[in-house]
Amino acid sequence: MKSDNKSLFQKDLLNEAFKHSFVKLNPKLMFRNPVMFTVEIGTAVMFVVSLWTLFGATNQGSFGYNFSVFLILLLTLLFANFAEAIAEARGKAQADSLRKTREETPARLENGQIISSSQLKKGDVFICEAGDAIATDGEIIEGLATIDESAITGESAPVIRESGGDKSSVTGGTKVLSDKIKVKVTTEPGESFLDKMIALVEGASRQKTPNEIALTILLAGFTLVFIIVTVTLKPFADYANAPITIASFIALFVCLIPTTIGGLLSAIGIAGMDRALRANVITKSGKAVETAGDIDVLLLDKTGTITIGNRKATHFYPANTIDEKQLIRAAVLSSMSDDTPEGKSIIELAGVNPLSFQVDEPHFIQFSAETRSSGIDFKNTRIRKGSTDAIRNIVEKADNVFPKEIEEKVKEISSNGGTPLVVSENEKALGVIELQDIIKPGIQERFERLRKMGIKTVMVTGDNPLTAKFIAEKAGVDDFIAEAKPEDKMNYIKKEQAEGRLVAMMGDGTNDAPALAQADVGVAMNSGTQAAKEAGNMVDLDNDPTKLIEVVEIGKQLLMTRGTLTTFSIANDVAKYFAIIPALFITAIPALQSLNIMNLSSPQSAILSAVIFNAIIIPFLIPLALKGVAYKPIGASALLRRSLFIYGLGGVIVPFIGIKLIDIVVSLFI
Ligand SMILES: Nc1ncnc2c1ncn2[C@@H]1O[C@H](COP(=O)(O)OP(=O)(O)OP(=O)(O)O)[C@@H](O)[C@H]1O
Ligand SMILES: [K+]
Ligand SMILES: [Mg+2]
Repeated sequence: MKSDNKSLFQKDLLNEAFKHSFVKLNPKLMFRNPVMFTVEIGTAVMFVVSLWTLFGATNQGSFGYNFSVFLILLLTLLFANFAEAIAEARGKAQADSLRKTREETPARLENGQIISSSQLKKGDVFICEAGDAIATDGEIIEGLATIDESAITGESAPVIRESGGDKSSVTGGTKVLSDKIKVKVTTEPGESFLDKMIALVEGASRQKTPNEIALTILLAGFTLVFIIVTVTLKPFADYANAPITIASFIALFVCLIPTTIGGLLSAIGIAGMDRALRANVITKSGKAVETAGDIDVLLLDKTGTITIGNRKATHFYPANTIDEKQLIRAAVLSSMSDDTPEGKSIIELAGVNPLSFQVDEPHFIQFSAETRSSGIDFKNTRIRKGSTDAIRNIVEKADNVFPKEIEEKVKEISSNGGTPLVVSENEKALGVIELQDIIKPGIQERFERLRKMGIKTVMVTGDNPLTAKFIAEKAGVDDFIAEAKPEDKMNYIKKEQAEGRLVAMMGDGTNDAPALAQADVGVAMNSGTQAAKEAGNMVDLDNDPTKLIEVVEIGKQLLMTRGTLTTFSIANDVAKYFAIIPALFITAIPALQSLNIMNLSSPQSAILSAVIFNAIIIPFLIPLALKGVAYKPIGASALLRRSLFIYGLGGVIVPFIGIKLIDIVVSLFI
């Protein structure tokens, strides 16, 4: 589903959008856009006036002139509708390619029964083996498999997903390449994240974002002001004995109100969502994309986000008085029912079958990010493994000494970026297990780019400060927080928000969920746990922690495109004013000739040229609205200033030229 750089306007999309441009003329739909709705009313009035002149009215100009104004206004409406329709059609095409991954697939239940994917309900369990397509979104509850996710990510390298850790999610439409997994369904049919996104890009459930609503209100305000301006012209005109025709009134009004941005506004919003989807980011709302454009701080989880996340045990280091065998036994026993990648890798490294140890009535203590430890209790024996401070606490509480050599080993492992796990038996420290992880390649340059964009990156981890420092420096983040419990991550975000900053968070674990929910923009990895995916407002199908760069760029682009086109739209009024005002009064007040700087051929030609320009500027700007203003990381305000200058100045100059050229052509006909 990677962007295949299709041309902006494909033929079938054009046909579809063309049809919808007419459907959208329905006043009930038009009503949502106050600017274009008033144009529609003007169009209806011009239709009546045209008929009126056709049947003999003489004080409103010729039928041909009035009917031309009517047609041009109708065209203005159709152009605006077309902009929205083509944006929707492109989103729909994008969504269709995603929907293909949602086709009916057979699913095998635990009892061997085979049902269709559409019959799977939340909580059902199905089994997948090598060669099977995964029927729907779920979480692996047993096993490990290599999976081909190319159907959703476009990336052909297989990935490993396994039960237990933070990489247990599988997505419907992907394919199991090897091994066997048991999957628990996590969404009701038709309600998956992807389904919701499809509805969003298709425009069906698209809600206006707060920014869009604010701008719509502002534009409606402008419209109201110009209604008053136009209406109050009437007494002036009467006084000057220069009666103004209805066509001139409406033309002036339509030219002055911000039809350009009014017509392109929703296309800009839809195109932003569409761009996010092309970047393989699934968003729950348009608001999240916009907010991303203004982010100040990015929080990232360490394990699985900055690092690859399959922390593997690489060494056992017993304390001085302890036999290595005793340490390994304790390490294995404490990992017997530990489903995390860490736990599994310990058993693997030990190379011992845990069942070879005799334990009666074992009681297992599962790992939690709160306690930072896991273990087993059986008959007078209490074995724990966990972070150094967690185990030291246990040891020292029982008045035992925490051995110096362990302390030193822990330091050594940590300052090399490894994660030390200390093992204790009956509150005595036995030794250390070294876990190693790999920083994702290429991540430094990506953080550098974020820095250029003015975004501060902060790594938050449950790991110890030394390990955290090492990884933070290696990866090139600006700051780090170590030994963070889930609520610490959330509180850090709250603190930043209280200081007026907008915070984004990337994470994959269940322990990231509160922070993902609290963040202004919460991006969960698609490989992450269901809790993380539900808490955030975006999911990255590529599981790329630096994907925020693209999301921020898309957000900034969206905000800038809207800002610059609004500026352009309003700046256009200057030229239209100089075209129409002289045309209205020139016969009654010859002194106004000095305003006729464009030297247009006749009053009627001036008015027609202004309305024609006003209409065709919309399709001219559709490509810009869809593709967005080019973004460069030179700091948002500098960029905005620059583009406001270009589009503001352009907005003043372009219509002078455009209207003059159109006038030359129009004057050939009238
Ligand atoms: N299976 C486990 N059993 C016992 N202790 C563990 C286990 N897994 C991790 N730990 C310890 O608990 C600490 C906290 O784990 P947690 O998952 O909260 O953070 P993390 O994975 O180190 O970092 P991040 O927040 O970036 O994912 C780890 O640093 C490690 O010392
Ligand atoms: K206008
Ligand atoms: Mg973790």
